[in-house]
Amino acid sequence: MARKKVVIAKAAAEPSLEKGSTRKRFSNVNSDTIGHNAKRTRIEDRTDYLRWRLRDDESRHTWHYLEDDEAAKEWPQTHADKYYLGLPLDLPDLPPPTTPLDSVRNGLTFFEKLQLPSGHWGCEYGGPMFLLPGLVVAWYVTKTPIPWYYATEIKNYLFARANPDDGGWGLHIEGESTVFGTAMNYTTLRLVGVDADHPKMIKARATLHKLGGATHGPHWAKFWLSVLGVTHWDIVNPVPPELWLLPDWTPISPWKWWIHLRQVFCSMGYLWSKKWVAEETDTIRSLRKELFVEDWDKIKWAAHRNTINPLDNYHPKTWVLNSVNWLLVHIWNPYLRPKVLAEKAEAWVSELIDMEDKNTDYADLAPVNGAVNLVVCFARDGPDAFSVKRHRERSQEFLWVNQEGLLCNGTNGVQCWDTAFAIQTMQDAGLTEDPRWRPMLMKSLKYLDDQQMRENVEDQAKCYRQQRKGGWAFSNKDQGYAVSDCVSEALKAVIILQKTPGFDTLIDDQRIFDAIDTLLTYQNPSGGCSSYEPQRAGTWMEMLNAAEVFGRIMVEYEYPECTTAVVTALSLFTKHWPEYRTKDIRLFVERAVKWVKAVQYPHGGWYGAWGICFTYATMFALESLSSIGETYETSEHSKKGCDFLLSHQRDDGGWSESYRACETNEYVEHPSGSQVVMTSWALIGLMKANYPHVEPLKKGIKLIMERQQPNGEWLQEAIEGVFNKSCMISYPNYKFTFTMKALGMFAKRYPDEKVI
Ligand SMILES: CC(C)=CCC[C@@H](C)[C@H]1CC[C@@]2(C)C3=C(CC[C@]12C)[C@@]1(C)CC[C@H](O)C(C)(C)[C@@H]1CC3
Repeated sequence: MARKKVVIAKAAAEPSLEKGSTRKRFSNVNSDTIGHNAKRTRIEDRTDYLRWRLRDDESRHTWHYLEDDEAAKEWPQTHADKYYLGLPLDLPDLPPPTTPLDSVRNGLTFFEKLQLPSGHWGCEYGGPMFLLPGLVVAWYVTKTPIPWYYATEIKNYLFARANPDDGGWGLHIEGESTVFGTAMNYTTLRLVGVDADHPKMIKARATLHKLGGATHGPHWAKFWLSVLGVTHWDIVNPVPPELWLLPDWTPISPWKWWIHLRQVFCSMGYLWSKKWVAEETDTIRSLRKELFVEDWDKIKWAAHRNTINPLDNYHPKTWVLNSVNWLLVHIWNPYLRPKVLAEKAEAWVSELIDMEDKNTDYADLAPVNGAVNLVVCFARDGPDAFSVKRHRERSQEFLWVNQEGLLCNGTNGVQCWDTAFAIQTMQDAGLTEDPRWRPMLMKSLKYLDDQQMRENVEDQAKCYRQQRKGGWAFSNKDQGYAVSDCVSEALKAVIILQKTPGFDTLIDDQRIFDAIDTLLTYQNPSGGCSSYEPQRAGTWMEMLNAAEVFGRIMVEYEYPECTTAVVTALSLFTKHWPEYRTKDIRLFVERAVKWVKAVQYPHGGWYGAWGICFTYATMFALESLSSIGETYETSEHSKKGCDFLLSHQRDDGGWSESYRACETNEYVEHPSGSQVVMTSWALIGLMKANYPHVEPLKKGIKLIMERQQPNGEWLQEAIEGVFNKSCMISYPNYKFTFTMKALGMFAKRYPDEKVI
């Protein structure tokens, strides 16, 4: 029987994040609500930056605004708070470095001040411009209070990040304006209380209209706007939860998709199936007039399912997907879709969502499925349910405040990842035995000890999760997803410190073996390693990529970065435990490095999927080669890789690849010139390959040293990271960890070389 039902959220009592909450850490969130049931929103010019504090609860980050003077006095701002907020630190100038190692010491003196109480480093993890909108729409439709200081700083952040020429927003902070970016961020501003006739809104609206209006957005924009009731569900290409009922052996079963895509698809599928729409408000009614070029009542929603502005259409849908969508829309949904099947599918995805929520204590994999799951729980369990309350609380951990305002991070932090690199950097500089740095390193080791995941998730097979026992996540164990390279980098850091005299063995052998056992599950038949899981289906699955704005998102791929991290972790491990799974490890490494060689580009570089771009991956690939003794002078592959890097060194000694390279698969120069992080990656790659001539290295090292500030820090430059080919993401701690690594490696190899 055909099923077409629109479920409208019932009016709810105004929920408060506070009342009954047992978690003191959210106690500064007031019930000054936005939108539904709310009085006129309070939104100010700006907040008082001296009142913001970051709280570190075993690396769960939450930002607190202390309105109360007494509370502010009792909880003073730390160096880290001030640094994140862009406030002056008033640190004294350090003695000017004369050698690269001095420069590392100055860098560490600064970096040490940013270590958080639980032993890790925090950072803003911004870049994508589609995450905050999802979260704000989710809060709005679930009537979640948004305090005035959040609203105010969201407005400030989005205004600061609008493209200066046209007032719109792109997919990420460096991208040109698109419908996705502009429609969603404009909507966000309206939902937090900004007036439609604000000059910046008028400008943004004009840009949106020039781009075709919200009917020209990609799938995910249409999804969120339909949840909000600003577009109609007929404009959304199908997200059938029935796919989750396919037997596991079918080639397209969703459990084989890349974890991020499948978790988002799972939660979206529930709301799509229900055609759930938020309660109507004045703002929603007004948005219907603002976001479109045509009269809202006259829009033929179904006719715009595939309408998309070319700027948003990074990965156009294939004819296969278009045909499937046509069949679903014109045949299956109106005439065939059995109610019982739809209900069964809804029940199963609902259970999968519950397992995800339970396994992460409602933190969820990332802010996209985190936001959608909040809406699902609200729609399913009602406004007062524990699931809704807990999601509201956990969603705060995605937020970050910087000098521009409040944004949404790409994950709930970069804790384990940055800590692992910080430790390794110290090893590369030969400073792990220096008592001056021991307290900082002890805290870091203790942090990684706390964050190791000691068990697999419950119902691992049922919810299609990968083994994780002994592993580490990118952020923290609360999130709980092991990633091949995160496990590897953390494991290397632990082994390095535990094998350094003066450090306790916090992690015993069995826990190290658990990590190795998990790592050994990550290899694909090709020999390469992917991110969260080994590949579960072929890359042909990209034919079903419905997201339009992203590439390489449907399944896992192999990555030189991840593969190298695993190879080097296994190699370091065998040095200390030569007896454990020796043959498995040897074969793994052989096959992995063979794969790395096979994917070298004819120009000599490697394509990077997680950092920009050829420079990043070439650094890793050269390290893979050197781990089996292949270097510039002994290996054709290594020599070609080095020559590739050297061919892009700029006259000032630096490197500066642009994010455009990720999109186009060709090396592109960044218009703003040499970057310290990029320069460090290239130098590290060359040094790993034992590149024999010191001059090019010296020029790069000099550039890094000259960019260091008198207090030891380096300043933020262009964006460093990427995902799914088209979206960029910041790694602010790289300007410390990789610069110091390059300097430290240089200092060790050329102790007597004069650089400046
Ligand atoms: C399209 C969707 C769902 C967007 C949400 C954002 C996530 C997909 C991004 C944000 C951060 C992100 C780039 C990350 C990764 C995967 C995709 C993430 C989680 C991983 C874990 C992949 C493996 C990488 O080597 C590395 C560890 C650096 C990154 C870390 C961040």
